Amino acid sequence: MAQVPLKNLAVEEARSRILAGISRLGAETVALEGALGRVLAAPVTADRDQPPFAASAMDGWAIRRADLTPGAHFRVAGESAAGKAYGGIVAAGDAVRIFTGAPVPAGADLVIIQEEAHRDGDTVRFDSEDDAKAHIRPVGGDFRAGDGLLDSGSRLDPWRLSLAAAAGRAKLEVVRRPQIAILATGDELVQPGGDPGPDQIFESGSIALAALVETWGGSAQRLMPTADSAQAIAAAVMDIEADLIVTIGGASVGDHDLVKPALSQLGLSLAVESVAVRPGKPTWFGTLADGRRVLGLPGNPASALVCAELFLRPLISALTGRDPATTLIGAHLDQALPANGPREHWMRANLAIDPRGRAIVTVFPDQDSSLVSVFARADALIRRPVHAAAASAGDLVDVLPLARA
Ligand SMILES: Nc1nc2c(c(=O)[nH]1)N[C@H]1C(S)=C(S)[C@@H](COP(=O)(O)OP(=O)(O)OC[C@H]3O[C@@H](n4cnc5c(N)ncnc54)[C@H](O)[C@@H]3O)O[C@H]1N2
Ligand code: MOO
Repeated sequence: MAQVPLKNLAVEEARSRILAGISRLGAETVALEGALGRVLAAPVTADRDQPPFAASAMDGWAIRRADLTPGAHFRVAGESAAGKAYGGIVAAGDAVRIFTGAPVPAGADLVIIQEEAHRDGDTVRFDSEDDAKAHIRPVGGDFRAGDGLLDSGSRLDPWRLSLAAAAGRAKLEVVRRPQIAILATGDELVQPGGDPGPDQIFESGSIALAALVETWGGSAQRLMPTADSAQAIAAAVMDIEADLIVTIGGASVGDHDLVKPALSQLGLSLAVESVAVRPGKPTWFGTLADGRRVLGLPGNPASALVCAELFLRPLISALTGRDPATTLIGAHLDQALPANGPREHWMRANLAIDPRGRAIVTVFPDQDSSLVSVFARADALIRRPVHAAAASAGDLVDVLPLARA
């Protein structure tokens, strides 16, 4: 039987292999207060009109428009405040004092703002013409009972939470948060705050990945980094309970790149062995004998973070029932770029808007995949397709904006 090639896969091919067989996780009910960032597992539908009554848009007086003749005096009949409606019906010649958000009393069809009113004891007269704006918000002007307000699959942000609250929901049905376990590997890694030897560095990959996972709607679990030992890596992975395991480092071909060999002890079956992408070529993906899925990211920090954008973010989207497509925008190059080689290149860059309103990207001169400092300053990635021709300043390129605080 011919072996399916798993090495050097195009980014799109790798992505579709990684997403094959991923389905949405189950649902749970959470309190509105705890629902920020969660993904709805069921639509939110209105069961009441909003506003539930015709409401005044201004502070003023509610009257019948037909009564508004020049110089007419109205009888002050009562008051309608927000939460304290006027119980009566506005009769001919009546004016009811009314405030913003209060129910417009039956019989009234016009609210005159108080700046145009002159009260004298129990009477009031108005400067307004009879074509004055009504200042009345109709019943259901925001939404009507039965309206679909939020779709299943939408992610709850502050504005959507406000809409759910306006519809009276105290609880929401949301997709269970994907549990993502993150395991850094390498003898050289020391936890920040630790005491590194002269041949060691501080571990910086997992903190960023964990933060990205949380930003993208997952729940991250950072494990203690393991040494470059197949036994230690297999032992660490053995006990992980998660929807996805992400390893960092040990993905390449060196004698100490042991993650894949270690996990072959746990029955690792690869769907992706490497990807034609720069940075991040050693990225791999597979399934353990017990069905747990593992995404292997390269150790170089920029490689890990670029490939997290390209593969981990879509995985979290698919696990939460959202569209896993990566959304790119067009932007103009600030400088010329050379032709690209055989790997799709995602270049760290800055995105800005010029005085004419055009999106402009500026590429960092040093694209080495080890540079944490460059990634910390980047707010966009430029996509250079495989074998793209040389580009000139001003050319339009595809850009992935990075969510930066
Ligand atoms: N002969 C070849 N050598 C390499 C190839 C190749 O094709 N042939 N590929 C290169 C590419 S591309 C990459 S990317 C790197 C990635 O390799 P690994 O995934 O095996 O990563 P490591 O060797 O473990 O580490 C690389 C680099 O990153 C540092 N690192 C690792 N983990 C972390 C972490 N959690 N936080 C901060 N820094 C980390 C590590 O110290 C190394 O400096 O391989 C090339 N080699
Ligand atoms: O692809 Mo590696 O990620 O060049 O550095």
